[in-house]
Amino acid sequence: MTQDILIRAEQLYRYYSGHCAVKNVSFDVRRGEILGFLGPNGAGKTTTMQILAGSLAPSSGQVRINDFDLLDKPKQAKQGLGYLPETPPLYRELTVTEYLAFCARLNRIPRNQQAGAIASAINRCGLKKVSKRLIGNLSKGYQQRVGIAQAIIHSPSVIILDEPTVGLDPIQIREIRELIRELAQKHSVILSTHILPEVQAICDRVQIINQGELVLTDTIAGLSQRMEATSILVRFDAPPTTEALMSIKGVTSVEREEDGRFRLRYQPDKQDPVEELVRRTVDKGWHLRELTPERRTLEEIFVAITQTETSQEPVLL
Ligand SMILES: Nc1ncnc2c1ncn2[C@@H]1O[C@H](COP(=O)(O)OP(=O)(O)OP(=O)(O)O)[C@@H](O)[C@H]1O
Repeated sequence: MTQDILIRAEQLYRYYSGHCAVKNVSFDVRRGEILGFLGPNGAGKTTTMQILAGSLAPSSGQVRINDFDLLDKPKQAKQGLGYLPETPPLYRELTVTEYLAFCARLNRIPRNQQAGAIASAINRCGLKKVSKRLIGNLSKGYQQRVGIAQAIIHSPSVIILDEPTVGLDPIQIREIRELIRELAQKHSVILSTHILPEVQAICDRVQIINQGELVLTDTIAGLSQRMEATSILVRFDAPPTTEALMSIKGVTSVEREEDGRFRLRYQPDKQDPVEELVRRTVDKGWHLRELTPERRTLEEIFVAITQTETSQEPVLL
């Protein structure tokens, strides 16, 4: 395992009384990256995160953190990892400082370094002005910050954040995303979420999980490429027949819209039909009025991938 790979998950499976929640999941987390773990509810994100964090044993498969096997060397492996579960493990009756002091002891931070670690976590998570308040009285956004503070208190190389913005208002969401970006300067981050724009806004790389299987791994740039146009909308003054449009090389389907426009679909990596369409328009006198490429949204890609029947092979669009 090279130094740049901080987590390596290999062929993870997890069964819940016969139901396979995680199927053959393998991936790496590299130094300095924010990896988005994206999937609909029930896809297996939390189960995978719990396995990585060592709080749930896989039915089979292996996790190495900083080159320590999570099963053989759990203490050393877990030292490299901070975990914010979907429901943060907060004690509402403790103040922020008291709670973080407890977490520092739990993470076996040497006694003479505990005060420094607590102060640093408080600072980095923007908790200074609420450090003496009871956690139960804080807003959901601040409680989430406390949850993140406990995940970074021992300076792990990787932080796992499971749905960190669920239940927050839009301003809190922006603040937590900003905090995650700041944290990523020092730690690698795995961000588990079902929110596509969140991945686009924060992550470098994305993995999509559906029904327990990874169905796509790509960079955010690669994902943007997948969003390139796969259809165009065209309007003519003297419209041709649908059949005439279908006969253009590269066109895979033609739909007539109610407003008289046509939607021509094509495969992005195959023949681009636009040049021939324009040539024919001129030759046949169709009088082209409008030609608009339609970009696929991330949502459409997500739906296309996750609605595909689960197959043995990763589905690449
Ligand atoms: N303790 C459990 N016992 C039985 N089935 C479980 C258990 N935990 C999860 N499952 C099932 O395993 C599958 C994956 O669940 P998981 O919580 O990992 O998904 P998820 O992607 O995190 O979804 P969500 O965002 O809704 O939590 C689901 O079908 C879920 O019902």
